[in-house]
Amino acid sequence: MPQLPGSLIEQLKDLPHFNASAFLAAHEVEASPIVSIRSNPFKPASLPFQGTPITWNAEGLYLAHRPSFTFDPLFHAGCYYVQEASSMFLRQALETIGLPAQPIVLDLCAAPGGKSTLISSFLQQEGLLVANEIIKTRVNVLADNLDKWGPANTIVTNNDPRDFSRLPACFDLIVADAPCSGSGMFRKDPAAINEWSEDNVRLCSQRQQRILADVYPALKQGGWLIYSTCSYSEAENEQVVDWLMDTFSMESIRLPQFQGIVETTSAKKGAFGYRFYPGAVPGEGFFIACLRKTGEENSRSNRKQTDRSAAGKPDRDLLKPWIKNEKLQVFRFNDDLYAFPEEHYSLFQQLRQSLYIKKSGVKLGRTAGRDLLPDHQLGLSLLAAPGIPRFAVDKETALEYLRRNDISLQINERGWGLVTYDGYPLGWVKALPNRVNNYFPKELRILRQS
Ligand SMILES: C[S@@+](CC[C@H](N)C(=O)[O-])C[C@H]1O[C@@H](n2cnc3c(N)ncnc32)[C@H](O)[C@@H]1O
Repeated sequence: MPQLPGSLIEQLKDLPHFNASAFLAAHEVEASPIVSIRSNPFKPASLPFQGTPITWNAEGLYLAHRPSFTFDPLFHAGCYYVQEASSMFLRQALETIGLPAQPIVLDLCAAPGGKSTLISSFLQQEGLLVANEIIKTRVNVLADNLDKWGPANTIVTNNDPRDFSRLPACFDLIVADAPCSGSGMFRKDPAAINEWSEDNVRLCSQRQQRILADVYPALKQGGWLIYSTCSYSEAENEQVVDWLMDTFSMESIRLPQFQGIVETTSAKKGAFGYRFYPGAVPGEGFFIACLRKTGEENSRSNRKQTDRSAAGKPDRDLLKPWIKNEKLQVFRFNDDLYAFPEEHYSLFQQLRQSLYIKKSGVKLGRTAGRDLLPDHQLGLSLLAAPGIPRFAVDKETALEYLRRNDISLQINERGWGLVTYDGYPLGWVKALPNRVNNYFPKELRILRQS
């Protein structure tokens, strides 16, 4: 492990409750890193791990060692997400603030989807989650992770934070897990130590302020902003919170306290922040603060959109055997059919005017005449109809399926069905008289043999 930057340690030594020797000891050896997962409440499988509960998130579990997630079919079914334990504290902020019914939530810096899947679990299929990622090459992994998670009340967008200023007073909650200098990840990624510099901390702090200023108008009056980083630097944490409270009308929200997590108050405004130091908590470095907007923002009039894409009766009839009868708006885009929660469909149409949308609800499939070619998203969603044939397979067959190899199934049915492992769908197959076609997406297949 390279030596930690001296100037960073000097700055930390002045902060209250920073235990330098425990912190340095935690960084001294390349100890086997802490591995933690968060289970998916929508797919409550019995997971093949022994673990210890994470105190601040009931869905989180520390694992005794790192298993091979790639070769666990339940990982591919979306039954859990591998997430760093400190980040799971976001759950405490969500529980504290008391969102209104049917909340509209933006996760602004969302890829690869750790916070988004956590928020999705918290929402329990109510409200709407917009998960945004600015970097195009990172959007697919975000969308894939949310497809696996299952709920339909999700949109994935690929926009710059400034694009959200076109949506004044739109969101009840904005989560900004900002890009940062990354000191909190030194233990997991020692190479980052040599890349750290005070100049970069300064640049990150300026970028964080720019991101927050850009997105601020999109927050409703009375709405909440949760700001987090994986940096230890005050310039990226408490000082950004001070800047927010200096620049905008916001108040600080206090969160529950847990052993080892350091509650700080910012120098200027006395705003609460929560610091996670390795050596003090079983997790990596993390900072989180929660604020509430007290200033006013005029929302744009709710312009009624003329909907030219809502699916007609023939499409709805076609879909009957495929989707559960829930409150869904089905719409068509070219040859593809999608399902979206009815309650938020008009907001979705507004968002569509302003944002580049990568995933909208659940893609059901492509129509070909009077047939549907079902999409992988439908297979992994919570919408797939119970009447769809399900083919339960053992672990070995599941892995062959996930490699996109040919599999054989002892079945009499013909046509489309879902391959399941421990009751959870992995994807589609089409059973023909003498073979089974594997429709697992090529780009998601397991490439390794062991
Ligand atoms: C800390 S990571 C997010 C991790 C994610 N929230 C999670 O829990 O899985 C920060 C994200 O911000 C994105 N990002 C980088 N520059 C940005 C910018 N100028 N504005 C908004 N997001 C940016 C990065 O691509 C990255 O995905």
